[in-house]
Amino acid sequence: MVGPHLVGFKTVTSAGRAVRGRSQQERDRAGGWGKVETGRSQPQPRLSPFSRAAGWDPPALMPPTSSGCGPSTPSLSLMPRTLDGQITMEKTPSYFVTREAPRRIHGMSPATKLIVVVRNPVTRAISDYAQMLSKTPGLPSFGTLAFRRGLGPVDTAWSAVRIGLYAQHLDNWLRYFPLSRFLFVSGERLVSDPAGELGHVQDFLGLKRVVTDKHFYFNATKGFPCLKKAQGSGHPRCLGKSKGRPHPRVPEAMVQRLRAFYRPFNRKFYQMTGQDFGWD
Ligand SMILES: Nc1ncnc2c1ncn2[C@@H]1O[C@H](COP(=O)(O)OS(=O)(=O)O)[C@@H](OP(=O)(O)O)[C@H]1O
Repeated sequence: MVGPHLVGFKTVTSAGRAVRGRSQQERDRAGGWGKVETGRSQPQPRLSPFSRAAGWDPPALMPPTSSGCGPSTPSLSLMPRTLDGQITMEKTPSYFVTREAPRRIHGMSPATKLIVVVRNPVTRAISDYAQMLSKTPGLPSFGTLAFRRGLGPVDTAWSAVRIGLYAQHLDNWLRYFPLSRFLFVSGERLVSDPAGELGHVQDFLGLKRVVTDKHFYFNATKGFPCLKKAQGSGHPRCLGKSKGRPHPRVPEAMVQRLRAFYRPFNRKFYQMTGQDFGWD
């Protein structure tokens, strides 16, 4: 394994977790990852016996100081212990869009591997709004938040819109990490072909391909792939209720305007990553 740590991000779908062993040498042999999804994230990598996920919130890796600014380097001492040959992953979606995150994670370990799960930014924004609505019923309509002055310009200050400007966020990361440190996972293919996408993840991490098609089945009730056997229980397991919930209806004209708005940013992102995600 070339790199010791891995940070993953969410549908952006998110951003990630690092690795801690007992010594620097031990840490360097391990791998860590986090997820930059501008959306939200999946637990499948835990299927692999070679990976472990730590369970903490972003402030644990990059705690704020009393002045409101975090330390210049996130603390590896906050990472869980990792056995020789294991990977510990960190997943904090917001790291992908946090200006300070690339410099600070690079300061912690320049060998960190980064996994970014991305989905169509229009769907992502609606998904984000669905999540907000579930926490704050009575929120203004999607259109009121996404566009200024009625149906005026797209409001890039709204987080659900801003997060989908993947090219801009990636630009910030590429100042610290080369493209080879990133794996971009298609959020759409994660649903249509989870084993295929997980194959890329395992290869990227230098892991044996132990997670395959035979680990998944399509759950018609949920409308998504689920695990045939969850780790530890041996029973089938789908992601929780907050993953894959129905989206509010957004008028087609608004969807089209958002699609047009994101098109140049998406194209730039395809160019930067060398991957066409097929959103346009
Ligand atoms: N297998 C499976 N089951 C359920 N959901 C799945 C699955 N694979 C991907 N997805 C998509 O993941 C979306 C939620 O992920 P998030 O980005 O919110 O995850 S995280 O909270 O950032 O970790 C969620 O978005 P919504 O559909 O908008 O809820 C799903 O479309």
